[in-house]
Amino acid sequence: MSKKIALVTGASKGIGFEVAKQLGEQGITVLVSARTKADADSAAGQLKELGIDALGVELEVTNGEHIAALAKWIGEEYGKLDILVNNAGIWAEPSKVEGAFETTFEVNTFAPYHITEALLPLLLESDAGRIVNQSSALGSIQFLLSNELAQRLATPAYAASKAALNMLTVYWAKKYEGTNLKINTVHPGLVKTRMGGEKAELSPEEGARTAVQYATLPADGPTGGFFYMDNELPW
Ligand SMILES: NC(=O)c1ccc[n+]([C@@H]2O[C@H](COP(=O)([O-])OP(=O)(O)OC[C@H]3O[C@@H](n4cnc5c(N)ncnc54)[C@H](O)[C@@H]3O)[C@@H](O)[C@H]2O)c1
Ligand SMILES: O=C(O)C(=O)C[C@H](O)[C@H](O)CO
Repeated sequence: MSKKIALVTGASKGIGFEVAKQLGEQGITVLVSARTKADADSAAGQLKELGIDALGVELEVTNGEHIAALAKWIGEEYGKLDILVNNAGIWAEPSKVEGAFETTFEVNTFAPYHITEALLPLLLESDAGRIVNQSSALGSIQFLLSNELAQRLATPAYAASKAALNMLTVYWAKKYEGTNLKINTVHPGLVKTRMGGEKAELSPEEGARTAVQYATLPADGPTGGFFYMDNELPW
């Protein structure tokens, strides 16, 4: 069996870096992507020092040329992709930053759409293709309706961008039902990162575990679900 290849977006720090590390520790080759080649190479270098087969690749997720060039290169180099983790995301306050609503959708929703569409042909070449979208409990409509903390935390742009990402997940899961592909959306928990802040309960290592679990699902695992660890979340 050929070695598994995974691509993680926004992998130079935070949860994404830990997802790349934990996939690499399972013997998977990880394409560590970041906005700039320098950031990607620096993160891949740290993983290589741990004995992980890591390679830095440039992917500003909103850049269509980067997406096309990367898809072409992965096709030529490996002929397939086994795992895609759409992890890159931003939190911006539309009330504070001009254009934040649009930018949030560009990074959190439109980018995973274009990246996934570009890579789907290569994921279908895998015997066990897995796509994980790094969403949030704040993208759960039912959670927002029922939970005061969620109502206080969520910004309209962030919550709506993640709800839309969840919808894309369901769309792809239905479209590719009956193939080897499994496509799920996950909440990482509240994680101590630049986005999550110092007071968040989980370490990045703990926050990466849900994405890694759904990126390495066995053949009888679920598709088209929304999860936090082993728990299914309400849409
Ligand atoms: N931290 C939390 O508590 C939490 C909770 C729920 C969901 N999430 C989600 O988890 C994911 C990772 O967040 P994190 O907490 O590690 O945040 P973070 O800010 O530490 O990391 C985000 C990563 O995305 C990258 N990124 C942002 N815009 C990009 C772009 N245009 N192109 C390429 N890369 C880009 C950043 O460079 C960074 O590597 C996000 O999608 C976030 O919405 C985080
Ligand atoms: O739950 C999420 O999706 C979050 O990203 C939580 C935020 O990081 C936190 O509320 C930022 O203030």
